[in-house]
Amino acid sequence: MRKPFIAGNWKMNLTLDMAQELTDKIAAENIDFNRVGVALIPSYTNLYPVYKILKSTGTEIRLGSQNVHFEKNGAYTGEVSVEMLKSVGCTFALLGHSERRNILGETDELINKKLHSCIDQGLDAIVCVGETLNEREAHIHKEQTVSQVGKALKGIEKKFLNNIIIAYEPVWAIGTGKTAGKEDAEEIHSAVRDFIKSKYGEEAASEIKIIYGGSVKPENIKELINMENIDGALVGGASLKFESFSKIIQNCTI
Ligand SMILES: O=C[C@H](O)COP(=O)(O)O
Repeated sequence: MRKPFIAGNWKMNLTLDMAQELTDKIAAENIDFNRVGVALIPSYTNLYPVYKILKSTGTEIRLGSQNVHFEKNGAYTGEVSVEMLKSVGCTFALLGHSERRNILGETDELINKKLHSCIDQGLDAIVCVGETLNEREAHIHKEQTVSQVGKALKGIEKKFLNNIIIAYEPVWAIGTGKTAGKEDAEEIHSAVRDFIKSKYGEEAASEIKIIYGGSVKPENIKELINMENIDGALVGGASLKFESFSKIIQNCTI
């Protein structure tokens, strides 16, 4: 049985005050962490202040970054390393978000390098994959998504799979109010799990978490999470408001 996991990706939103206020409220929530895992993914500037609040309250809410550089250190102006992220309390990094793939030109090869860097240096990762509208309309959404998973995981050994979560995010459903229907999402999650099974075996496939992202709200989390292969959500817009994010966590029941 895979415990559901809800991660709030704040993207390029929230100033320091706003991030602290939202974290205070979420950290004060009475969340049953035996039932659901929760994580916050603030901007780089808000990581350490958010970490301090999480640490002072003793909550089990995890902290992740929205990106990372693949090199350990050096002349990479504007970039942040795995070691830096760990030093401000991050336990994972988000890799290959569609906004980074499509707006900033991140390639599958780059995402694979970042994943290796995270694994080598002891940082977990959420690897994002998903098709564009054109790919869905061309009926290659399944192949495209599975291919992204394969390229991201190239060279990753089976023993590290429990440090990785896959997030399926159909690009056309992000921030648009459109959600992939639960059956549409399940079709892709199931295909990704089959791929993991073919590459790493049955046990790895049954253990890896595959979460869904794309206009997740308090109203649709329950039907999504009740699908066999959907293990949680990567929430964007609805994670910026305490009321909607806490309701998503509450409604995340199987
Ligand atoms: O990282 C989160 C996803 O991009 C989904 O964003 P959204 O919930 O605003 O559609």
